[in-house]
Amino acid sequence: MALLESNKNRGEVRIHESLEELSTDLADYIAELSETSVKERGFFAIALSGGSITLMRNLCGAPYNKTVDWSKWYIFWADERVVAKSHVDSNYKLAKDHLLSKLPIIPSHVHSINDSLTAEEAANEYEFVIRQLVRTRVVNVSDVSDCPKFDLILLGMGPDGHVASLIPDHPVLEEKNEWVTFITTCPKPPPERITFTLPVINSAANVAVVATGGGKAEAARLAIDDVGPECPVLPARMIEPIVGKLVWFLDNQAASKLKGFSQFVDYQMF
Ligand SMILES: O=C1O[C@H](COP(=O)(O)O)[C@@H](O)[C@H](O)[C@H]1O
Repeated sequence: MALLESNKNRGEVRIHESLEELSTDLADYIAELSETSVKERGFFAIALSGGSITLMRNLCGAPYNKTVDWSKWYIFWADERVVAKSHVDSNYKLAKDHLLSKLPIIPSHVHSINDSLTAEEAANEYEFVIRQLVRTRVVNVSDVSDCPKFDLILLGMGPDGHVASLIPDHPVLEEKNEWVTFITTCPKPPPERITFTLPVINSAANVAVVATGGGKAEAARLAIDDVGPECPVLPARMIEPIVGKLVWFLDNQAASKLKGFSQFVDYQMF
């Protein structure tokens, strides 16, 4: 793993030579954040996404099965597709199959979206659930915004630069009042989604974006590099934690168009 010096305010950029190396680093990073949160607050509130969740797989083995206090974990989703929980497109199902079914997390600490409701109803209900948990401080509250402060929000990034279900050029990017909202026109199927809004993501204590493969290289460049005012503003570029820390977990392919990547490759050869 190597650190690339990134454009100001674009966080820490970690580049990995293989998916195995990335998974190892990601598991270490999450385990450390969990330890700190549990020590400081007694809880670890983490919001997952689809796709990249499978790269958390190393958390299921040693040493984390012994070192992580799973009883203090509370699981949420930064976005969800409005489908049944048993559907192949469900982000909950992906997390359950690859992660949750292999970890001793307390079932009542897993807060998934109600799949029997419409997108709008499910978004409203999910926000209500989060509000209750903010009241009891299971989910922390931001000092600088009227939003929850998740200990970690883990995001993937699509080739178009979407994160969670915040898609480019969509009014959902303007949502300032809701914590959780919905869309019915996502170009990547399924079209109906619910999603955390930008103010919630940017109020988190930590935000990690995981992107792998050459198909994400241009989006990574536009999201991280200093590309100038003429360039399209991608949702991934709008991830700017107010006081929290942003970390990018990329593989070589996804990082290949970043400024400074060629020096990084030269460095790797010596
Ligand atoms: O549709 C979605 O896409 C993004 C990116 O997914 P990836 O498989 O390309 O990593 C994902 O983060 C989001 O949760 C999901 O609903």
